[in-house]
Amino acid sequence: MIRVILTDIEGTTSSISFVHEVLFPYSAEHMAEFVREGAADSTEIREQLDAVADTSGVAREDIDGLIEVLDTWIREDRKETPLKALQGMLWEQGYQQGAFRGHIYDDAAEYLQRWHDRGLRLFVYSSGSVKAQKLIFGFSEAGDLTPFFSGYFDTCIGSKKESTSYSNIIDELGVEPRTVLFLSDVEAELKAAEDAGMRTVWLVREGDLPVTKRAVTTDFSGVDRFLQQG
Ligand SMILES: CSCCC(=O)C(=O)COP(=O)(O)O
Ligand SMILES: [Mg+2]
Repeated sequence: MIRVILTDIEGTTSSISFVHEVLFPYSAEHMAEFVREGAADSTEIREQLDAVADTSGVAREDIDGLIEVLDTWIREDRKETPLKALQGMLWEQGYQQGAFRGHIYDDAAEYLQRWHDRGLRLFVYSSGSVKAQKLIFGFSEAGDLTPFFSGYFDTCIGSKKESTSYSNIIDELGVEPRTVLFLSDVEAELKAAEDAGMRTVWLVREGDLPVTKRAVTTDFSGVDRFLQQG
């Protein structure tokens, strides 16, 4: 029986276009200024810049070089942990200033509430940092959805395409793998979760449903039917 739902964000609870056409451009536009100001007077930002330097091979004091690396990583949609941490800090400004609100599909908002009220425990696993996850749900178009969640995981626990990451999550939660249902739009992530023993449902938000042996659906009402079937 499923007791825990672990959900991806981009392409699952929220549209890919919101992330790629609102969040990523905002971070691309403001990253250079944010980094230049923060490099001198914020330990939090300095730590992430040092991690960018260590990953890329660019010298720690070469701020222009580090900004270039970050710009490239944003363009290439790289899931590098320090980029994701810096984006989360930057998006906080955007949400707080009302530049945007987090996109959540109506069905996702509705069923997150229903599942929470039914006693299921809800967790997030996204490449976006934990801060970014709390922001998209906290400042969502449907209001503050954070009370529904029991916890958040990001790439600090490992890559979403590695089964060890899902095993680490299972260990942290202290549950049986088969009691966890992972939701994602990316088949490689579903495969990794299944290799760790989790059950999965594939969300295909746009276009035709693929021919597959996996449980697949267009929205969270389909996930709910899967839950009811046990
Ligand atoms: C937390 S909203 C921003 C999402 C993000 O930065 C990202 O890279 C999307 O990753 P996901 O694992 O949610 O597909
Ligand atoms: Mg996704």
